[in-house]
Amino acid sequence: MLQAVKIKDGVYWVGAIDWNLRDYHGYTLPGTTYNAYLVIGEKVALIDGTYPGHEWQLIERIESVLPLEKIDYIVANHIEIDHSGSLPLFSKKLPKVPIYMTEIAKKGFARHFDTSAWNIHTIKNLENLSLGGGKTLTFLEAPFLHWPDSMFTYLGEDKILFPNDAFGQHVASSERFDDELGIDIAMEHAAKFVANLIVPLSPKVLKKLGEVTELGVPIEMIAPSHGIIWRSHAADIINAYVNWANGVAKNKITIVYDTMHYSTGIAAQYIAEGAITEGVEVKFDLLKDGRYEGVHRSDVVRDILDSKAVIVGSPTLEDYPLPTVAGFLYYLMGIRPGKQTQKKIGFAFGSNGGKGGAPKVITELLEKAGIQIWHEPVEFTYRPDQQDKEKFFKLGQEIAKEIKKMP
Ligand SMILES: Cc1cc2nc3c(=O)[nH]c(=O)nc-3n(C[C@H](O)[C@H](O)[C@H](O)COP(=O)(O)O)c2cc1C
Repeated sequence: MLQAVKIKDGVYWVGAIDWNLRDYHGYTLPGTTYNAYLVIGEKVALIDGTYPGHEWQLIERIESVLPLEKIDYIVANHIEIDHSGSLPLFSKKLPKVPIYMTEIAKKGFARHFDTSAWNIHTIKNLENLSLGGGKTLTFLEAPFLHWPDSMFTYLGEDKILFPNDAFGQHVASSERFDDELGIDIAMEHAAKFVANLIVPLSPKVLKKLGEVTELGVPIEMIAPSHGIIWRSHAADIINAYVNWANGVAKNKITIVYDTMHYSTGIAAQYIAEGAITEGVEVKFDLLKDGRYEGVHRSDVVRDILDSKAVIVGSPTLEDYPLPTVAGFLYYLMGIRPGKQTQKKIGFAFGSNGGKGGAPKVITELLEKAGIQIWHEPVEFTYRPDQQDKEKFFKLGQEIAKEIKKMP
């Protein structure tokens, strides 16, 4: 039988581990977990659920603690099916049990499932639910963190925040806690999660964290809906979220490109070498496609998260950038990493067969992603000659000098 994991007296992790998942809506990951929690006072509440097909894990872990029928309340913090996929089954098995959710979630659920027989209770912001036995849940609306329906649940007596996707990480591991997995690994997974999913919400993250601070609720543990539970480093992950939301970055440059015959790759290497002579960190990301192992776009945006500069290269293919580069830039435009408080700079470059045009298109798309254009597009024909190489080396040096002056 699968086992629950006790995280505090009367509070258990009862989630599912999805060891095999390698791509989730275009985000590469080493598996993930769908965390659900059981809170036991005189009454029992189940917080969140799992992706469809993993209900059996949830049920076995719950039943390692108590029979399923003992559940008095279900809390649905978020409608996305990686957390709510178990609700159709649970609403059938426990038809009388009220399901707590936001008003917006109620509408969203009706677009996913037949909810006509569900016993839905819509919460008011900061509504309390006393389970007795020293366990009180408080519901906090958190619209757009990360969907319009999202809410956080707070267990006051134990100072545990259940913020659903916020503070989560996509990682499947035998460890359940930050100090078991290792803080550096946990932070890295959290950084990738933020870079891909949370950066566009940066202003909302700052506003919500400000509201939580104003409420004066102490948080000793953060139990998100994916990955490990922050029990030793709750303050560190909150602090990291504030920095990421503000766009705090290092003296680091991400060079991202694709190439057909490596002329653009040679230019990228000269830019990198020039920057390295100035002592800044360089990430050199050839985009993953059918030919090269390369770097997946979801890892490139992780590199960009704490970079002060983003340099993008592509040769021209039928007047436009390579589809890998164009696709990456559309992804970046959605994430808008340059629109945070602290800005990022960049420019575009690439090889051509005489006409060119790709770097100009890249420049326009970089601007849409909020990246401040530091230099006009740089193009050359076929292989870079000695003059081109010197130019790219110098551009690397100059942009490195520039970012060292930035806050
Ligand atoms: C299918 C194809 C289409 C191309 N279209 C253009 C084009 O529209 N304009 C242009 O200037 N060069 C064009 N080129 C030439 C490439 O941009 C040129 O060979 C460049 O040096 C390739 O850079 P790379 O070595 O970084 O791949 C094209 C090349 C290929 C193979």
